[in-house]
Amino acid sequence: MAETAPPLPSQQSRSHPSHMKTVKTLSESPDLISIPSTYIIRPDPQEQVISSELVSLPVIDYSLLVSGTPDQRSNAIHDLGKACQDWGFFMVINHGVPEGLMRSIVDVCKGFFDLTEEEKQQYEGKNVLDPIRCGTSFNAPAEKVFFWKDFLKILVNPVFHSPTKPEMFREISLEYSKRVREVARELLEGISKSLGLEENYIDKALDLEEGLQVIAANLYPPCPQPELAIGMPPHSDHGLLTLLIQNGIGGLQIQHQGKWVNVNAIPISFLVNTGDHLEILTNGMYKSVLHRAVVNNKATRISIAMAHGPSLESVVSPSPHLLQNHSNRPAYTGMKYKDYLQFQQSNKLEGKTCLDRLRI
Ligand SMILES: O=C(O)CCC(=O)C(=O)O
Ligand SMILES: [Fe+2]
Repeated sequence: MAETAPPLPSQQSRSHPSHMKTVKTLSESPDLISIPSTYIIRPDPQEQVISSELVSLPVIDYSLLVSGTPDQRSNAIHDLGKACQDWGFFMVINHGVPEGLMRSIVDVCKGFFDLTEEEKQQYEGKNVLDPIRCGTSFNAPAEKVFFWKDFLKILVNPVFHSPTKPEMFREISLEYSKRVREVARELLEGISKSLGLEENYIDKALDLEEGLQVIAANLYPPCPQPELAIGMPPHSDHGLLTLLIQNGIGGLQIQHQGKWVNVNAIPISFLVNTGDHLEILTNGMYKSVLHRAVVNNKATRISIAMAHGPSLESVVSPSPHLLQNHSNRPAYTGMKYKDYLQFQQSNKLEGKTCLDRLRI
């Protein structure tokens, strides 16, 4: 990973203090007993949410995948393929990323959100490909209803970026990014094999050495009316795999067979979901999973989602090898990853509407 000099503060944003209030600031106002109407969603009264104790979420033992006996490895690859096909979601245990590093990345991201509004203002970017960007909701100008979250997004590969504050952010995020990227690439090797392809097929086809890796830190402050607000609405992620951790507070739900399932995370595991570009590449065999984040009225939740995608210049279309092996026609048109990102981020975050535009 190449490193860059820290970005210079933007003079322009400093002279424009009229930015939108963060949810953190809003939730800290002592007289907040109900949420502003701009945050109210209309929940579906028919909707069922299933506790994850009632279903068994797939678990992948990473140590068996990378250093098990040949039998253990092939079982792990089989389980990985099944998790991608049936769920688009799995938890990864025994991944080797130190627990202390996972705690540290959560701590420094919290430290970033705790900076003063003035300190954060220089990073109030607008474009999805701005190297460092913080803000509130998702894409506030395109939204009628705002989401109960603040965010920080940083591009960390192929070029590494970091804010200059808080202290140690750069060192910790650099180390965390490298370690998680290694895990993601190994998982993608297993996924390639589960599809009957060479293990480095996805790595080569989508140029993962130059692959886009983004840290998305989400802050969900306590919400006085959690049932009326949403931290993040139902959506699928762009890219291939997202590896998420949280500060011990739950809130992630995934959709499975038309119902929402609460994810009760195994401590120190990665919560992994498949993205739109894996769906395109596999011609729909491994579909990206719909997920959302709900909020609570007790504690601040922090989640750190690390998204891994193709290189920005890769044009992603259904793999010719898979089409041939399964005698299928392509079900999606190809699109450059960079263009897909611009397209998704300039629209409202809503289900899989972006991917739907590529279906043939
Ligand atoms: O906070 C969560 O659990 C979900 C976050 C998420 O889906 C995202 O950042 O794309
Ligand atoms: Fe997501």
